[in-house]
Amino acid sequence: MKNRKPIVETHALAIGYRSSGTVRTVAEDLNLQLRPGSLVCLLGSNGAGKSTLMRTLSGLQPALAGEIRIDERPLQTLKPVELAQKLSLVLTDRIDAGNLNAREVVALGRTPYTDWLGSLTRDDHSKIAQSIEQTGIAPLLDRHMHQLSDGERQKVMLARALAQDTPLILLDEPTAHLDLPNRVEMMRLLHTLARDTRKAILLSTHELDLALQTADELWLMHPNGTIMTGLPEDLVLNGAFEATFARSGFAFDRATGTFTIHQPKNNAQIYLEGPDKPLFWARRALQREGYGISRYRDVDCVVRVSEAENGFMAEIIFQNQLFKVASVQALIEQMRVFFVSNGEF
Ligand SMILES: Nc1ncnc2c1ncn2[C@@H]1O[C@H](COP(=O)(O)OP(=O)(O)OP(=O)(O)O)[C@@H](O)[C@H]1O
Repeated sequence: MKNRKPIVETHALAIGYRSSGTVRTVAEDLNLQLRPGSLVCLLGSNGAGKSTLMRTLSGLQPALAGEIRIDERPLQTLKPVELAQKLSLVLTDRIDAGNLNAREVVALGRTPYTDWLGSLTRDDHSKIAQSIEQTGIAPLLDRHMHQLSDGERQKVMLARALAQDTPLILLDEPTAHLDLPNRVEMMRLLHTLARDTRKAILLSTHELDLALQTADELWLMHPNGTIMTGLPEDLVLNGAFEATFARSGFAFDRATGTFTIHQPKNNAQIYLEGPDKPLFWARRALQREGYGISRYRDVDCVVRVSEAENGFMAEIIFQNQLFKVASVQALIEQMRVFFVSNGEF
């Protein structure tokens, strides 16, 4: 992987804002590399600096210090049309597309390649058709941009970036306005694109779970202005992922790759065993109720879950007695009987 030449490379890059003599550094000493064929997700808390980095890499705002090289050339030496042939940018901000319809906006993606009259060649038309198909926006083409929902508009903007057909695509929160199936679809599309067309794709997102599943590499922006990069799995296992999102009140479970929202409210500990599916949902419901899930069997209560015709059943062993329940709700109610009457809640 490392022997592919990076399409973007930064050396000692500092990003941030200058205004009336004061400098606000958001992040510094960034040495980043983005390689063809990779989908990289940029993650960080609100205000960490994701948009600032995106805008700086795409030349929309100047770096405070250091260097950005795009395809081995310093960013500031690229003429606008050269930059537009190397890099496309999809922003989340509400765009002002005037009175253009979706078809015209997608066609604008070909501007860096057309003559001064803007005439489209057969190749341009084929790139446009391909990007429309990939993003599934055919039903929207004749509608004006201001008549589209946020999510629909976001897909049109992605189609425009795909029509621009650059080796590098930067997307600032491309899933922000999408519903779950469309978010999954978008991430899958971007992943496939990176793989099949050898594009380098960098996207910022708050979708930690989707990023963990789809990214070839994560860039984790820490509030202290540093960025850790690596394979998602390595960043989870070495604790960097957790450190980036550390907050009191919820914790990242490295074993399951999920955040534990509910902290145990009491000393009641339950040991769960059984097949993955019923185990997963029983654990989730018990944690929501504030029970601690133990890794050891020698606790107050052992629950053996299994799959049944209606989806779920469980045997509970509490104080050497056996109880049977046929739903997660019944399991929770039984727990209340045990632990509330025991004074543990
Ligand atoms: N124009 C500006 N001038 C000065 N500071 C700014 C400006 N825009 C943003 N900032 C500050 O820079 C920091 C990084 O902001 P940025 O928008 O890059 O964060 P982000 O990671 O994209 O956040 P979010 O997840 O909330 O979108 C924040 O502290 C923000 O207040």
